[in-house]
Amino acid sequence: MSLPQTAASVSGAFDSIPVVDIGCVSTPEERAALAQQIRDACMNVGFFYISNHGIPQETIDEVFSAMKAYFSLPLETKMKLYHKEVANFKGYAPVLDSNIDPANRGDLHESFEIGWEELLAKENDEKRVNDGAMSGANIWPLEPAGFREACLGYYHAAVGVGKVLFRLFALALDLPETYFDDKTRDSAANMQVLHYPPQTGSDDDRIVGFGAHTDFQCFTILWQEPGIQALQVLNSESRQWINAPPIPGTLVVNIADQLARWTNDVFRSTVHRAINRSGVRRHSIPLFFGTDYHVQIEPMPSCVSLERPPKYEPIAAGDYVQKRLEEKYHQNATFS
Ligand SMILES: O=C(O)CCC(=O)C(=O)O
Ligand SMILES: [Fe+2]
Repeated sequence: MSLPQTAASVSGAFDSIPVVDIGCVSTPEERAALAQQIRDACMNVGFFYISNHGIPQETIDEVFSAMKAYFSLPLETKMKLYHKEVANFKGYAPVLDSNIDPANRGDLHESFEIGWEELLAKENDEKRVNDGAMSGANIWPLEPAGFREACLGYYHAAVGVGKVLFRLFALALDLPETYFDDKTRDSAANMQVLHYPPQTGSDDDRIVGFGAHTDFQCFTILWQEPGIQALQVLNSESRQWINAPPIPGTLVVNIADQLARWTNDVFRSTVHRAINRSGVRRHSIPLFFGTDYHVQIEPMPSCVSLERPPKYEPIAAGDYVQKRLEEKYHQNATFS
């Protein structure tokens, strides 16, 4: 069956999120079997967990303790790097600064955002220069000590996982394995460390940790703090929220809007939200992974048919992301 034919036969109904072991990729047969599992997950759910992702536990532990220390600093200290006073959305965003779902009244989380940067600073960092409007130096807080190294250590490991995933997505789309390689040389890859204070007040559904939304880039790789349920994924058939609890040793991967556009919605970019009613603080780390700035995103021929004509106009990847980011931060919270 062609991709559009298969897409027409799936419903978007699911009651759990599949776990895919990406550790076994040495032979072409193993990669083909894995690609099949990923294709099923992307067409049915738009979300899957990956196990055996290869990021050392130590790297995760370091960023987790650094972000906890950072978010424990006084608000005035964190506001010195307020992202609206820094180019390109880098830096700190306080609680209720964003409001991703226009029906809501503010997102109950704070964040710190970074983009590409070599661990050992380079004088002429070409990657950054080539990054167009998504470039711009990161800014770093003076404390806690080691925050930059811990964040970048995890960032580079997660970018490596993103490169592996792009190859698996190519196979899952019946494309040559290297299809995305020359489109992801200076990939957009923005990472946020997030802190969700416990939500203990009234059950006002218009204030949640992270309102219902889809992500903007090609896909997101998410680390969640162990033991705390917050992330929920929408089953578009039954309109029910399905919990996506942290599973030890895994990361969550979700398809985002650019890859949905590129695949003419053969891969689903699924609505999700986060609500922290655990009674304790919760942390997570999304890495939003995309392509080089000037890559044209338009429905690829293998995902188009007479019955499934192209649903989207071509657009440069970077322009699209820029537009979506501006929308996100201009729909400011009106919390009273
Ligand atoms: O914190 C989470 O579990 C989800 C975060 C998220 O959806 C996002 O940052 O786009
Ligand atoms: Fe998201």
